[in-house]
Amino acid sequence: MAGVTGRLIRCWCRRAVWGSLKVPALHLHVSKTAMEASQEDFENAMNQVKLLKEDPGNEVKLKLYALYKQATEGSCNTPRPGVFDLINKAKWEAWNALGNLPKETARQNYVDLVSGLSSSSDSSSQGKPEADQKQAGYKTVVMTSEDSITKIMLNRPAKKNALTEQMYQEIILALEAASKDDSAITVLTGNGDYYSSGNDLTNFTNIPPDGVEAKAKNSAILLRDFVGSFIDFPKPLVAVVNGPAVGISVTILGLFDLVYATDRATFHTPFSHLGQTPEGCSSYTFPKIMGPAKAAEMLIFGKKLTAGEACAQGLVTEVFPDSTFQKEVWTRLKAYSKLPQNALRISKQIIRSQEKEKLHAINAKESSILQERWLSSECMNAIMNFFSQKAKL
Ligand SMILES: CCCCC/C=C/C(=O)SCCNC(=O)CCNC(=O)[C@H](O)C(C)(C)COP(=O)(O)OP(=O)(O)OC[C@H]1O[C@@H](n2cnc3c(N)ncnc32)[C@H](O)[C@@H]1OP(=O)(O)O
Repeated sequence: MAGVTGRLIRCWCRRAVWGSLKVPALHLHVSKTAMEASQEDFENAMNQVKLLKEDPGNEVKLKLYALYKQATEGSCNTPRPGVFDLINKAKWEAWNALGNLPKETARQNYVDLVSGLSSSSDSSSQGKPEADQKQAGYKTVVMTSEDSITKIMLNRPAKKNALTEQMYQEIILALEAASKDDSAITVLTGNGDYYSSGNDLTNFTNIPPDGVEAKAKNSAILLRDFVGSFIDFPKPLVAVVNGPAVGISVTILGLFDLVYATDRATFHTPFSHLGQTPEGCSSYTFPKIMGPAKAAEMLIFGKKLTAGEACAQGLVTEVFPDSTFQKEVWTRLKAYSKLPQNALRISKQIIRSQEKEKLHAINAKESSILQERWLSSECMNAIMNFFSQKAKL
């Protein structure tokens, strides 16, 4: 029974979830008489959508859908789809949220939204070969070196530093480069008010032609490689947690040597809420760090910890007042970076070597369990819910 249900769910996911959230312009047509002055712009915008080089993600597609419907049909007056009709419910909610927005305004907003998407799509693919882009630098992180400290800063502040696939790849590359440079210490931090909101949930909405199973498999490989690069990192690794942290950005903290946090930071692993399971070796490191009961409260039940609580439980090394956080932390790190480099590195490696193989085995197991979880209806529904809630705003 479970097997049949699983197959039905997978089939439903492939056809209903990923298949039907197409950008409206791709499968709807506008009646010429419905448009007035900006008819031409509107039609051009619909054509531009077809030419986008990057999938804009379900959230944007829902916005486009809603604006299209409002522009062409006016306010939503169709019945709300049933509770299990997730896709049509999300679309209906996005449209309904536009209320009495005039058709002309909706048309203009559609044109503006597409114009923004087109320019960011153009600027993100300026025709350079991939190898050149890597050499030219990183797009989602900023890597700098000063005072024998290499800093890797997550740089998507508008999206709370949610981790895209490109970002995972760039962090892997940045860690590899940092492991070979002449710095003593490597720091991971975030730009803006968040440290990181964890995995970018749109990662699961861009399904390649080979289907959802292939997507889950590739994501599990990416996850294993990403976590593996933290397990193997040979120098002292410090997290400067400048704000709230969610999901994988919390779990990998168990693999850092120091975790300094602002008192504004929170630590949240809502895996069960998302139909997912722990990763980042946290199924092993968290019980070891904070004891099984506290680890269960975080990893199974999704309890969010304050910085003070995370420090009391051993996940965070020290908490600083937000007003002096950067100054105090960097002063401390600069002093540490003057210590003899080889001693720092060898000490780190002795500690890690005690359980490196075990950590790799745990990482592989967690990644393979998640590969299955990502195909579950629990997980799909949770991700759809996140985006349909957003579409209501
Ligand atoms: C392939 C390897 C997979 C590894 C497995 C990893 C698992 C995890 O990490 S599980 C954790 C996943 N993360 C989440 O569930 C967090 C989702 N985000 C939120 O709950 C909220 O956005 C928030 C609490 C982090 C912040 O809320 P708020 O202050 O209200 O800000 P907004 O929600 O308006 O966010 C601004 C902007 O950023 C987008 N965004 C934020 N986080 C994510 C995310 N994780 N994925 C995708 N998008 C995210 C949000 O949608 C807003 O976008 P716009 O509406 O376009 O401005």
